[in-house]
Amino acid sequence: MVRVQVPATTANLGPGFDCLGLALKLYNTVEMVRLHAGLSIEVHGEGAQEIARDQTNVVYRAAMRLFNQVGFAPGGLRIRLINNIPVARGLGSSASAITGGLIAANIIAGGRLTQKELLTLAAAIEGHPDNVAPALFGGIVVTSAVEGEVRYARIDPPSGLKAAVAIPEFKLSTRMAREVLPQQVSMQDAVFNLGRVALLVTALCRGDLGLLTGVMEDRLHQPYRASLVPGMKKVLAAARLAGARGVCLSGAGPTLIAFADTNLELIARAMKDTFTQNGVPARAMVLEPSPIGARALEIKT
Ligand SMILES: Nc1ncnc2c1ncn2[C@@H]1O[C@H](COP(=O)(O)OP(=O)(O)OP(=O)(O)O)[C@@H](O)[C@H]1O
Ligand SMILES: N[C@@H](CCO)C(=O)O
Repeated sequence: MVRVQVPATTANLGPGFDCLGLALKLYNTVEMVRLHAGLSIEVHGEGAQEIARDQTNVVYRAAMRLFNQVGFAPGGLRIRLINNIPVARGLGSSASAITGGLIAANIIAGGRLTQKELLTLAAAIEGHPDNVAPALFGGIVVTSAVEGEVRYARIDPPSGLKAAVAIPEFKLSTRMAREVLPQQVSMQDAVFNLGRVALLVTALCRGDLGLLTGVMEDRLHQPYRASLVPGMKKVLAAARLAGARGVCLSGAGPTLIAFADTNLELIARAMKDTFTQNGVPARAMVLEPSPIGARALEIKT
């Protein structure tokens, strides 16, 4: 039996579309047991009513991709999922499922893939690397496809940095939130994001929270997604007014996230209340960055 813990993640951090992500202290657990034959899947917590319990389950599919790649036949599998990460809300639930499935399967198969190979496989399954990288490595991770491989650099989260998240009750699949994006963007918008993402990464590397202010704005994805998240602009403005240093859509949404080092509870309440005033029931949480990524909590042979 292998038990793996995987953090939630928030991707993009505003201007870092598809290339920046941060792990959060909110964890799912994947337990995997090798059987002689068959498949049994149990799901507890978030998504228990809707997550597939057959061969289409994302954790199972990720595990089988790894077993096939390394040439290992597991026989059957029993999988138990204990979920704390809300599903299809922009907090990396699919990345946690993929990463948890891969890590557990890799341990069962004898640890044949390296961390780098796990990242390449996870990014191929997810379609982009910005959630799976921090899910694997923890902290903040910058990723980019360079010469055919996923290049990555990990940054320790600045001390004192915390996040207030407002999570609407409705779901928004990443697939749908990507369908509204344009095929082309203007040079002006590209340059707007380039400067901000460079400043944002510099601020995070230096732990300079003052430099975060204003540099989490985006013109490549958020303006197109605003129509999918009622009240988005007002909630982000309320978070800023309550003292947040940086605010943005979390991943593909609909969760909105605000970063600050003080007044987190106040910011979270302002965000939730503004969603409510705009007819969107939501819950709010204050989360710390998770410096650790996916890891095995228990291995029994
Ligand atoms: N714990 C889980 N176990 C198995 N499958 C899961 C689990 N959590 C999520 N999924 C799968 O991932 C899908 C949601 O993925 P999607 O990319 O749309 O949202 P997200 O990953 O929560 O958001 P984002 O990528 O914006 O952070 C679910 O519909 C389900 O198929
Ligand atoms: N970068 C991705 C993250 C969500 O999976 C997006 O914004 O579509």
